[in-house]
Formats: sequence, structure tokens, C-alpha cells
Amino acid sequence: MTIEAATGESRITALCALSQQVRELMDATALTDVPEDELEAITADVAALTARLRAVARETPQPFEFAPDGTLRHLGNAVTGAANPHALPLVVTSDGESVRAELSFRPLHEGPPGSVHGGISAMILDHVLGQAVVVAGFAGMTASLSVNYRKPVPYGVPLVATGAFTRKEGRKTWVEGRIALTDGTVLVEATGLFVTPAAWLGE
Ligand SMILES: CCCCCCCCCC(=O)SCCNC(=O)CCNC(=O)[C@H](O)C(C)(C)COP(=O)(O)OP(=O)(O)OC[C@H]1O[C@@H](n2cnc3c(N)ncnc32)[C@H](O)[C@@H]1OP(=O)(O)O
Repeated sequence: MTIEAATGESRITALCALSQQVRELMDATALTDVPEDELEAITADVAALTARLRAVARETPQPFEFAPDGTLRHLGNAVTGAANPHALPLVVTSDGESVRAELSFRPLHEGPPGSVHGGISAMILDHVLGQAVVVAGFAGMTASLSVNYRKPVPYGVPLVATGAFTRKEGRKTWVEGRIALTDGTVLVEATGLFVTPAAWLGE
């Protein structure tokens, strides 16, 4: 068992390293200015790598699972998954009452020229608020998310995302959160309503 687990973790480490390299490929692709013939050669190389990865493939991303240290992880998550190149990946911590994540967006996340796409900010806040629901002791899916964009979100700058529980009523949980500069300047605020599906409660 120990040997199998170690082998699994070793493979996961390799998968996460590949995902990080793919993130760097995505960043480089968004910013490259190499000549057209080089672009064509690189495109062929990347297509060959894609075919190698698809030679043995899953139908769904890495699932929720317990890590060897007993913590729950979701390596395939689009926001936090270290094995998902789409993810920053965001690392969310908690003091038991609220949640917090330090993050820095990249040029790849551009929406308006020079700043981050509003949908990307909303995605981060959706996740942070969702984890605030979990930390409050509940579970649910986003039913509604209200986002207030106060200032453009820069990329390449250290930021802090936070989220906290506000109130609960039956299966409905309200939470709030924000993305701010490290000096506390609020860039984006959000409130969310998360609903625990009746099926999750066996109702
Ligand atoms: C460690 C892990 C951390 C994970 C963090 C993950 C964060 C990411 C979260 C997501 O992105 S989840 C994905 C996006 N959300 C969805 O896909 C949800 C899709 N919608 C649904 O599945 C259902 O509509 C939903 C579960 C939200 C509600 O279905 P129900 O059948 O349980 O609702 P129901 O009709 O029984 O209503 C229950 C209550 O919620 C209210 N409600 C339901 N949907 C609502 C809505 N959309 N807006 C406002 N209120 C809503 C509804 O009015 C009612 O209020 P009352 O009890 O006061 O009567």
C-alpha cells in the first residue's frame, strides 16, 4: 500500500509539474513575438505533445480526494487545481472563520487593455466565497453572485482575495468577499448566495 501511495504521489507531482509548464507555455504564447515560421514550427511541436498526452486519457479532471496528509484536495479544479493548467492555481487558507488567498494575475488574464478580465475576477471570487461557505460549516452551489467592480484589477501585482460568511437561512448561505491590493485598497467586491441542493441533504 505504501509503495502504491508513494507511486501515486510521485505521478501527481509529475502531473503538477507538467501543468505548471503548460501554464508557462500559455503565458509565453500570449506574449510571444517570434516570426511566423517559428510560430508554425512551434505549433507542430505542441500538436505532437498534445497527441502524446491524449494517448492515454481520462474523461474528467482529477477528482476530489484526500491527500496523504488527510486534507481534502481537488487537483483538477479550474481555480485551485495544481494539476489543471487553467488554474492560477489559487491557494486558499483559513483562520477557521474567514478565508484568504494571495494571488497575482498574469497578462494571460487580460480583459480591458492592461487589466484583468472581469469574468476572471468573478471566477476567483466565486471560488473564494464558496470556500467561505465550507469554512462556515455548510456546503452549496452558487445560486447567485453579485460583483461590484470598483477599480481595474492589475496583473503582475500582489493581491489578496478574502471571503467570509454573513448569514444563513435554511439551505441558503450568504457570503461576501473582495479582491484588494496588499495595502487594503478594494478593487472588486462580491456577495454570493449559495444553496445546498436538497439532494445533498438526502431530502
Ligand atoms: C473545498 C471545496 C470548496 C469548493 C468551492 C467551490 C466554489 C465554486 C462554486 C461554484 O461555482 S458552483 C457552480 C455554479 N453553480 C451552479 O451550477 C448551480 C446551478 N443551480 C443549481 O444547481 C440549483 O439551481 C441550486 C442548487 C442553486 C438551487 O436548486 P434547488 O433545487 O436546491 O433550489 P430550490 O428551488 O429548492 O430553492 C431553495 C431555496 O433557494 C432559493 N434559490 C434557489 N436558486 C436560487 C437562485 N438562483 N437565486 C436566488 N435564490 C435561489 C429558492 O428561492 C429557495 O428559497 P426559499 O427556501 O426561501 O424558498
